[in-house]
Amino acid sequence: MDSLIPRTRAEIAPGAVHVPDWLTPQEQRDLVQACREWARAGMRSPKLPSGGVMSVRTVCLGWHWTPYRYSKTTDDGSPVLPFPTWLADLGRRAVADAYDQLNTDYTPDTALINFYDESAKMGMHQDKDEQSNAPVVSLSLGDDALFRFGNTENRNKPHKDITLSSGDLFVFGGPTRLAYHGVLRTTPATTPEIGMKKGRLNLTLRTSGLT
Ligand SMILES: O=C(O)CCC(=O)C(=O)O
Ligand SMILES: [Fe+2]
Repeated sequence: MDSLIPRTRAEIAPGAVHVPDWLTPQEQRDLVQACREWARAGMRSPKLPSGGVMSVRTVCLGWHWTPYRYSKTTDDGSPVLPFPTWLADLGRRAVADAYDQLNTDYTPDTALINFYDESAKMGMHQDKDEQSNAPVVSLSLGDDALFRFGNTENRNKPHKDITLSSGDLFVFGGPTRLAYHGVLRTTPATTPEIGMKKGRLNLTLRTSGLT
């Protein structure tokens, strides 16, 4: 995204770090291609216990997430797709870079791949179905998203709104691991040339803490 505001690494809140343009264009293309393969397993809009349906379409790796629990099988009973070693390696590098560490023992074992069409968004929520307080790694591909990062108490202010563009990394852990966050909207026609025509993909890597 072209912006007058410099897009540099920023600690949005303690433990929450935004690293713009973390993925190279080639890494973004490779990830889009990987998402295409995973999507062949079927992307579904998760159903909420309230009866509502989420507007994103999702496929999971490692552990299948459906509001609000993880399981080893998908909603139709088929086994969840494996979580590849290379993705864990990418997650480890992400955490090390975001937190300026030489290395880390971060070992994510589940990923949610969310596709946003131009009308999709995600309400304010906590990622709290994991039995581990290891950080969440978020990678964005495609259209820009207006991402809201709030506080750990409730959905209200204080919160910060940032634009997550294609290639951006966002990591949240430590004191803000359970902060409320959501996606207010995406901006159509902002995707760079990375092998997807429209929409936004977001990958969140997590450590389930489950066995
Ligand atoms: O799409 C995003 O940037 C956030 C996704 C998210 O919060 C989630 O999948 O839990
Ligand atoms: Fe989330």
